[in-house]
Formats: sequence, C-alpha cells, structure tokens
Amino acid sequence: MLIEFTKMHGLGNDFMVIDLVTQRLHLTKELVALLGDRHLGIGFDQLLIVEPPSRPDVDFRYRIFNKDGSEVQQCGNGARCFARFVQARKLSFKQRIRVETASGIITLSTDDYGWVKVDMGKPKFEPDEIPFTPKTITKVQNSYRLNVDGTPVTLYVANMGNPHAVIKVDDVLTAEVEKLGKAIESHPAFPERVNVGFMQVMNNRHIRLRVYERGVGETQACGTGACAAVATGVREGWLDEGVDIRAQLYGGSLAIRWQEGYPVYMTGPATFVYEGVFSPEGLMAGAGLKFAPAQSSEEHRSDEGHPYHE
Ligand SMILES: N[C@H](CCC[C@H](N)C(=O)O)C(=O)O
Repeated sequence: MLIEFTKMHGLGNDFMVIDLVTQRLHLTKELVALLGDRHLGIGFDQLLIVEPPSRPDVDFRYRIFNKDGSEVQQCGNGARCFARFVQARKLSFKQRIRVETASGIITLSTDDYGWVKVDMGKPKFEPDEIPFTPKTITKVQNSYRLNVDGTPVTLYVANMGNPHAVIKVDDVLTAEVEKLGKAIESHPAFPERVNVGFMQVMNNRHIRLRVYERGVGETQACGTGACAAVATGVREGWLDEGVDIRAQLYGGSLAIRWQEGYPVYMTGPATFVYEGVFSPEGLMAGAGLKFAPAQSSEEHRSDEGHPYHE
C-alpha cells in the first residue's frame, strides 16, 4: 500500500502533510516517530493530518503530531500549510476554511498571493489553563519565578491551544535556548510539558523570537510560539495592541495581532517543497517493526485514541 504525502514548511518549520480524507492509514506513535526520523523516514518537525470533519459546522479535522510521536493540540505554521494543502489537493475550493483541532476551532483565510491569515483563538494565561502547576507559585505581577536545575528563571505562561512558556531576553542570539529550553520543556511544573519561547523586544512593533518546541527541540519558527510571545508582550505593555507586530524568527517573519478580549491573528506564508509516496509496511519492516493495516474507516485514528473533547 502506498500513501501520498506532501512536504511543506512555514518559515522553515517543516511538515509532512497527509490527506486522510481520500486515503486510509493506521497511525501509531511508532509509525509517526519513524516517519519523522530524518534518516529512516521522511523527516519533519510535525506531521499534519487532514481528516473529514466530525461535526457539520467545520470543513475538516486537523490533527498534529510532533516528531517524537506525541499528538498535540495546535500548530500555527502548520495551519497555514493545511489551508494551502487542502486547496491544492482540491479537497476545498473555499478561501475561508474552518477546522476543528484538539483545542477548538480555528479559521484559515487564504489570499491570492499565497499568504494565509489564521484566527488562532483567544490566549489563556491562568496557570491551570496552561497547565502550569509548580509546587509553590512565586508570582511577580504576571510573571513567575521557576527554579530550573537550581537557577531561578523568570517566565510568563500562555496557552494558544498548546502550552507555552515565554522568557524575555536581552539578545536571542546569546540566549541559552538549548540548555534552558530542554530543562523547562520537561520541567515537572508543566505536567503536559511545554514549548519554550525566548523573546527579545526590539521595539513596540517588533520582536525577535527563538522557540524550543515540546517534543521537537529548537525549530526554525513556531507560529503558536509567536502568538504566545506577542500576546505576552501586549499584556505587559511592551508591544502595541491591536496592530500587526513583526515576529522575526530564524526562518522569517510573521505578522501577529492581538488585543485583550479578542483572538490572536497570525498572517504568514506556507511553502510547498515536494510530493511523494511511502509504504507504511516497507518503512516499518525496514525498522524491524510490524505494520497492521487499517481495518475500517475508524481505524486510522492513532492507537492512543485522540485528545478530542467531544
Ligand atoms: N511549530 C508549531 C508548534 C507546534 C507545537 C508543538 N511543538 C507542541 O508540542 O505544542 C507552530 O507553528 O505553532
């Protein structure tokens, strides 16, 4: 059995995108991790799955898996690629697409120049909404002091459907992204782990950002990370509210806009790289793993079930 896929990226945050509307695939954590392996598989930061909607008021279901095989609630750069993918595969002829994700519904709007604007929903900042559950909460205004391997770190927390920690730094180029990012990503204070953003405020309309992503490591760009960072900056008065803020990442810039009480809007590009096919049986056999083909249309959900809140 061969499965068609498309390789895409959003500012260098790279994805494998699979249409499970017209194809069937039995997704397991092992198969996802194998597909994400840049030597044994295709290689990606995240795997994006397009599924039929489970409710009449949306166009598709959008599922996201990190390269470590973990299924997560949201992926901003991926959402832009999702919109361009479903149009290219003629799964939708709409310019405004509503998709359900594990963290709720988002709306994707494409223009004639290849850019995509996404309503990413409203940010949440309360610890239990992240979730952020340190043994003792040391709060200074909206920031928290967290002991990271003996070093006190000041961070902000935000949920964009997925959990984010945001650290304000003087210079992203000298920030200890790998060391601190790794330690905070799996810190016990974040029971679902966390994406860790390092934000340098250039001026009230421009930030530089690096993100150590949950389940991946540092990526070239992170859409939800940019949304979490800008929302934090607006809330702290470092950034202007209600206007496009330039979020400059290694892979390029996104336009992020937010003001209290409204969703975060993210606008940016989505890029096609190549199309291909793969054999799940061949891939798993090559890695010494057994592949069980999908039995029924329900079978292509991941073994662990899905984190959908019906
Ligand atoms: N790269 C993605 C974020 C993926 C988030 C994932 N790493 C998680 O575990 O939440 C983005 O553009 O928003």
